[in-house]
Amino acid sequence: MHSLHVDLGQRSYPIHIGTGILADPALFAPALSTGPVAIITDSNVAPLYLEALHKTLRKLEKDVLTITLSAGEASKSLANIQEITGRLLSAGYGRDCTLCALGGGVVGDITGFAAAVYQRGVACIQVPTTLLAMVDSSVGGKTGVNHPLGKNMIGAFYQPRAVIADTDTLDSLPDREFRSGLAEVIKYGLINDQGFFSWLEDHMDAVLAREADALAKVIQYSCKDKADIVARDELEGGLRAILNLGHTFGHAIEATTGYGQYLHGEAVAIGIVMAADLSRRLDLIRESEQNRIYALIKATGLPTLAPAFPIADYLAFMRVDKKAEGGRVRFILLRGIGSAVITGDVPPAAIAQTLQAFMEHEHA
Ligand SMILES: NC(=O)c1ccc[n+]([C@@H]2O[C@H](COP(=O)([O-])OP(=O)(O)OC[C@H]3O[C@@H](n4cnc5c(N)ncnc54)[C@H](O)[C@@H]3O)[C@@H](O)[C@H]2O)c1
Ligand SMILES: O=C(O)C(=O)C[C@@H](O)[C@H](O)[C@H](O)COP(=O)(O)O
Ligand SMILES: [Zn+2]
Repeated sequence: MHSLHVDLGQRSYPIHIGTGILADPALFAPALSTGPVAIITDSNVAPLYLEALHKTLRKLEKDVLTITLSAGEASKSLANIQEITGRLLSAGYGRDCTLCALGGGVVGDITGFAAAVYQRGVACIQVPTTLLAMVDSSVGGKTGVNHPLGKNMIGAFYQPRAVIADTDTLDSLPDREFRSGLAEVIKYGLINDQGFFSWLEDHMDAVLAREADALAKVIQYSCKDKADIVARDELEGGLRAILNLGHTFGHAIEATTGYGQYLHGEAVAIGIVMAADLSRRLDLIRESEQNRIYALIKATGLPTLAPAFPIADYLAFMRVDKKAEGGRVRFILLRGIGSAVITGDVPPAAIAQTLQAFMEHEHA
């Protein structure tokens, strides 16, 4: 097992990464509150791993309530916050309870937000079961739900008390969902870890083959990169925005297509390719660097073209992106592989050209 530390003073917490650790009560005990536990999961994960987690919590003599959501992005909704909090209240759960997210980023985000708002805040433990959740969503405390008018528009910064990533759970993760997590992995290489990007270029076959050593390195490197950034800028006052590379475009793609047609990582992959193109159009990076970025995204099998929608539809969602300032859309762009910058100085014509260049043929 490999453990990392997210250094947030009194709210610091561990990230445990390893095989079979779902069965280790010693990892859960320090993060649990004194009261009962509510496991929040989804319909794909429950039959696979719920009993294992129940068994571990029973060893700690915990009463456990289970809330199972429908799998998929559409479940990241305010209606489900109502459902979750209603179930907790009906069960008589108080401030001494702990919410345990067992699943991917959808379960992790909605559980974290439920923990943030239920009785003004209860403990939360993240138990990620997708690659994307292990390398990104379970760490850093961004929680929330989607709104029809924008992605992640309702939420809170609320840190878990522990992240327990049992890599055995990836054995059942379908290939499409596995690849989706690789967009966020490549993101770390691009924003501040050139050496990791080069390593990914040389080892992508081993990663796609889910070779244990390669997978361990990917998860550990990603979590360390994210933990370092979050420790320096928890509430996204500046630095942390670089973790949003590809997301101004990516979130617009998710919202325009109605949440769920594209997995988050698929939309982010397209967004990264677009951000690289925009960076080159603005002479921030060389064409050779753009080509390396495009080639690595392609090597994962992730999509590189946005679905055919009117450009105005995408722009409407980009305008409400949470990074926008003074009415200007802001992007995370690249100054090179391993270096990112946030900027609102992007000519609208360049944005439109990039959207046209990386869109399926209609509406281009
Ligand atoms: N809070 C953050 O910092 C952050 C970071 C990145 C992404 N996100 C959010 O995370 C979400 C995407 O997360 P995701 O990609 O994990 O999607 P997801 O949670 O929808 O999981 C993908 C699919 O895999 C299934 N699944 C999960 N674990 C499985 C397993 N071990 N075996 C078999 N099937 C399994 C799920 O049921 C689902 O059908 C988006 O809503 C995105 O906005 C949040
Ligand atoms: O943790 C962060 O900060 C990120 O930006 C990580 C992203 O991968 C993630 O998708 C996050 O939810 C996007 O944040 P948002 O503020 O744009 O909703
Ligand atoms: Zn993301």
